[in-house]
Amino acid sequence: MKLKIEGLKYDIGKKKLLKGINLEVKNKSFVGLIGPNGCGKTTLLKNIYRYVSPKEGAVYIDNKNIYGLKNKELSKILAVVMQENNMEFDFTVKEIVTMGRFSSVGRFSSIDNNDEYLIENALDNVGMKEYGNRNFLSLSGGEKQRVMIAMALCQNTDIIVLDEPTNHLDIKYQVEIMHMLKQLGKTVFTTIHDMNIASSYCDYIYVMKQGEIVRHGTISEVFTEDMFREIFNVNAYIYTNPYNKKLNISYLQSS
Ligand SMILES: Nc1ncnc2c1ncn2[C@@H]1O[C@H](COP(=O)(O)OP(=O)(O)OP(=O)(O)O)[C@@H](O)[C@H]1O
Repeated sequence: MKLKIEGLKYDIGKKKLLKGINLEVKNKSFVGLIGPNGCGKTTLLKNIYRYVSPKEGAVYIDNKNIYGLKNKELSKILAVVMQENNMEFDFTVKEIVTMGRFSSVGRFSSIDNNDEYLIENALDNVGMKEYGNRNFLSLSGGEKQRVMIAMALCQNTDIIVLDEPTNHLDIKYQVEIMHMLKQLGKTVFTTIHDMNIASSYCDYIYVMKQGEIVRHGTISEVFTEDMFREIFNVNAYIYTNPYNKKLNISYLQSS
């Protein structure tokens, strides 16, 4: 399934946070959204998962405007991993991941073997299989993040939208989780701050600045020293990693 955003505008009071965003995430592609702090990345994702509604414009999934879909219809095709998980409730890890199945089984239905399989598989995919009975509140930041990713995986949707999925993760899990997400072969749209992670996994990149998409293209088209200077105000040294042939970026003190 493909995700398409057309002319999306969003204001808070007089502040224009999104100034007419157009972008497309093609079926089964892995697309990154980068940009400086406060440029509007999370706000854009909030419009995609309907936490807020745009002032103008629309979000389409396979040409269907998502604002016309019922919650249940949307949760069968789009899963979300938010940046902050302020889950205060006292649930076990397995109970939280099981919530990902509510979209298809209904809140009060019993879960069947297929649901059980998806739950176990999702926990396994994020390295949390042994944590099923642990209380969510007792987990570390990175463990909580992995559980939230498992909950989204468990929804078994075609599209996953993530806000900084590697936030809180140590380097082993940064690599493992990104690799796993890539291997799923789903349509993925994710914000990323780590440019080397973006370079390793993204098929396509959108660059946002002050509520606008200012550049987009493949990694080699977008990741230039000029872009890092203009958008992030840093001097970057970019080279090709001889092992995986991906671009690597080092940062130098800005002049
Ligand atoms: N409820 C709100 N009221 C006023 N301003 C807000 C509100 N929510 C967000 N903003 C502002 O909107 C701007 C965009 O915020 P957003 O969280 O989308 O940025 P971001 O690109 O995701 O940033 P980061 O990289 O730091 O996560 C910021 O300046 C933020 O302070």
